[in-house]
Amino acid sequence: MTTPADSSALQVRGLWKIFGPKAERLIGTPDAALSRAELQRKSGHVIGVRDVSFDVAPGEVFVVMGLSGSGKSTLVRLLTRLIEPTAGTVVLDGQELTAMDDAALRQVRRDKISMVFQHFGLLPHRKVIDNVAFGLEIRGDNKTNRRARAQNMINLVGLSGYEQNFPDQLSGGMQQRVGLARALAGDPAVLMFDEPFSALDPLIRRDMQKEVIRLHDEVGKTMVFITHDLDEALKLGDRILIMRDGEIVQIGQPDEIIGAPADDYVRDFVADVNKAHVLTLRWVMRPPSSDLEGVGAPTLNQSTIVRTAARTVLAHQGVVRVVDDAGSFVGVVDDEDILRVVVAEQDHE
Ligand SMILES: Nc1ncnc2c1ncn2[C@@H]1O[C@H](COP(=O)(O)OP(=O)(O)OP(=O)(O)O)[C@@H](O)[C@H]1O
Repeated sequence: MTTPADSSALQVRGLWKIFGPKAERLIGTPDAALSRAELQRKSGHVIGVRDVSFDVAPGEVFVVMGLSGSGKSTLVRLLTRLIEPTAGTVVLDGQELTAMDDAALRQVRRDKISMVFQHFGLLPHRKVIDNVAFGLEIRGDNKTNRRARAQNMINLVGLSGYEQNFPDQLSGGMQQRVGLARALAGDPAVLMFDEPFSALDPLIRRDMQKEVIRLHDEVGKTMVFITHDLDEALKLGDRILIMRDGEIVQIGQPDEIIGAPADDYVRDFVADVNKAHVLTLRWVMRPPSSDLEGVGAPTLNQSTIVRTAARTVLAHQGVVRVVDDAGSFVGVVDDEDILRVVVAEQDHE
């Protein structure tokens, strides 16, 4: 899925970050093509992000995933220019961040970008409502407006009744909800999440993932979400960018990552995923033998997740017809196609 550049919420082109004294001079030289380890050995420079390009569509949830050291934090800092790129451009909501002076950059950060971090970054001496309203205050909104907006956001994240509490009176999950409310309050063009749930215990983490999905359904914001957790990436991402050693290994929708891993690295990564929960019919269907195969049988869209399709397919004798978004007949599936995915999972367990 590519997006026309001029309608992107975020457009990244040829972005590099090399740490070290002569970083700029390395761009375009053969040394820049060395592996991270080789370059470090040769000159002490460390490649944080190497030649990364992608577009994020308005309203998309774009997940950046990779193991520790793969360059996720460096990338997210480059996207807001918290660190300076060695080369490349970042265009956010039509404005080129990489060409801005400091004043313009501060304004864009204030008006167009909200961040949610692992350590919630709440102000301990301010009540919940004043934490949520903080960005609006900085921006100069009047008190009545910012209070009303903050209250709406508090209601939206399910914290009504806690407006007058201080952060340390709330659990970790609740504090992160305050972080979400604060991020949404400024109505940013892009919300950036940097491993926001890594410090939460697994059950709360699951709740918060659901909360992000729910909030996204409600407010439809563009989101860039950094995580090292594949399950989290598959749950949240419309598309996922997988990084290794500062480079893009693959960008794809969750079912593409699982159905067609780009290389052995991604294949190993996704080996333990419950495929029936992610794969869609387009990965398991067969081409029809004729236009008439399965005439009269139930019809499912090719983007139906296998687990969801299982009930219909298994309840029907013979093949079920699969269609694309335009309604064209593109394939058939039967019990065996479904069971192959589901049983493989059971063998795995
Ligand atoms: N200021 C710096 N100076 C030198 N090297 C750096 C600097 N910041 C990051 N690096 C290196 O860049 C690479 C990418 O680091 P980065 O922190 O972006 O990875 P990450 O995927 O976010 O990892 P983690 O999940 O552990 O934070 C690493 O090899 C790291 O050591």
